[in-house]
Amino acid sequence: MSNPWDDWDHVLKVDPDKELLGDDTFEDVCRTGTDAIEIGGTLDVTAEKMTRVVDAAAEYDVPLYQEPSNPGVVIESPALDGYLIPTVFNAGGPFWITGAHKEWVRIDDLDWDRTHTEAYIVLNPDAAVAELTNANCDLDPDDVGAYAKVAERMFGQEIVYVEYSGTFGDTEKVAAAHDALDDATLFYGGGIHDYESANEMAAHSDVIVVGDLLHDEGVDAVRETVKGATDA
Ligand SMILES: CC(C)=CCC/C(C)=C/CC/C(C)=C/CC/C(C)=C/COP(=O)(O)OP(=O)(O)O
Ligand SMILES: O=P(O)(O)OC[C@@H](O)CO
Ligand SMILES: [Mg+2]
Repeated sequence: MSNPWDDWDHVLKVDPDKELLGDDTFEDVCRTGTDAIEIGGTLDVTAEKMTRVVDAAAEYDVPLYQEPSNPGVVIESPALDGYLIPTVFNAGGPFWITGAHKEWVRIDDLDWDRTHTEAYIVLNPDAAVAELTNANCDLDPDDVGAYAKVAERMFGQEIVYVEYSGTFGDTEKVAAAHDALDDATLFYGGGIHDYESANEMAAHSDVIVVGDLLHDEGVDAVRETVKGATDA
């Protein structure tokens, strides 16, 4: 079965808790050339902030996916193409592996056709997501490859996401995850800030995710990373 992300090179992650830079508009954000927009952040996200971003991006053509960091921020909107649901494979306890998911399914009526799975391997110990989930980031490339294979083969995850949020990662570890996968799509995110860094990580993954750059440097800088990804 084919998934939309089979054809993606670049995803732009918009944090609903952060502002756009200067005169940038959501129209500019949707016209950076990115293949899809993922809306989410670890800290201080609310359903109201999510709705604000989804509504602002709704009228443009780019695919929109919500990436909720807990069940309370999930919103329903016809503008959303779907939901990408993280599971943190190297979390320090079960809550971020199955606990939050169990709660969500208990309280909500899910739209399963639009609900997709993302297996996170969190590798920057200083990132909010690592602290929140108490992730064990002390992993060698063979550990990362093994987690990726477990995610794909044993847990049927559609996407494996090597997450270095806030810092540029170790290409050897990203490549180990890439080599381990046959069917799942490898997302890489963390510290991509220009053409070169985008181009380099795109060579070791299927899709690169650009986050903070949008809020810190703006849409022109994001456009350079789109070029870097598509040239790889
Ligand atoms: C079951 C449901 C609906 C939700 C649970 C989903 C899980 C397991 C969440 C764990 C945390 C997580 C993986 C959040 C995803 C979003 C993410 C990593 C955003 C990047 O956040 P950072 O850039 O680290 O943090 P800030 O931007 O907030 O500082
Ligand atoms: O903010 P950056 O460092 O670009 O990271 C992107 C994304 O992987 C965050 O979840
Ligand atoms: Mg962030």
